[in-house]
Amino acid sequence: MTPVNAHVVLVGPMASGKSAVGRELAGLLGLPLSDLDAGIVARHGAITQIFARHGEEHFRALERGELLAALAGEPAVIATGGGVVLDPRNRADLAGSTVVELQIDAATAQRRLGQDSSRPILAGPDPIAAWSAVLADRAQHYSSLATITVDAAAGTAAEVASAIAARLPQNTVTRRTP
Ligand SMILES: Nc1ncnc2c1ncn2[C@@H]1O[C@H](COP(=O)(O)OP(=O)(O)OP(=O)(O)O)[C@@H](O)[C@H]1O
Ligand SMILES: O=C(O)C1=C[C@@H](O)[C@@H](O)[C@H](O)C1
Ligand SMILES: [Mg+2]
Repeated sequence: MTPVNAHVVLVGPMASGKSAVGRELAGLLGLPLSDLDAGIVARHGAITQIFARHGEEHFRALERGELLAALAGEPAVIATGGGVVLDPRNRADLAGSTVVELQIDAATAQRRLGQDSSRPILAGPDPIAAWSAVLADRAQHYSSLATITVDAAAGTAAEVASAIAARLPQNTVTRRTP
């Protein structure tokens, strides 16, 4: 029997559109969206507060818990947080899923991040320099996990989602024909 690709997992740097494109893609495929950051916020409160009160290590543990729960659940589009690839256990658990890397350039990130202060990893005087440094650290992980890579700076979130849907393996679980 052909193996089934249970989940479509979106990875990439902050502001690459994992949440926004994830929503569109889930709608296109008729699958639920599991947004790991949103799950953490719903259960544990704002990300800035989690970092401030308990530190990044605690946040990463919550993030791992959300990822494991999503992977164990029904087929879904999973919008990860940008740092999910830091934990080697997460990387091992993601291997085997359809993993879509969303790529954007720094100018696009700067435009999208605007005055948004909800990402503690970018706190400080120069958020876009921080964004670039963080991406440089993680880029290798995104690309080695990815089974599909898309330019997520070109087009609307809906257009990026359509471009992904067109490239999904034929055995991807969907409730609608993409
Ligand atoms: N293709 C797109 N075109 C225009 N705006 C976009 C696009 N994709 C995302 N955005 C906007 O950019 C901002 C960041 O997107 P989003 O929150 O989806 O990124 P993310 O990858 O989930 O970031 P994080 O890693 O912090 O969760 C949002 O305001 C979103 O609406
Ligand atoms: O790239 C990161 O490390 C992060 C990205 C966001 O999605 C959140 O998960 C959080 O702000 C940390
Ligand atoms: Mg997001």
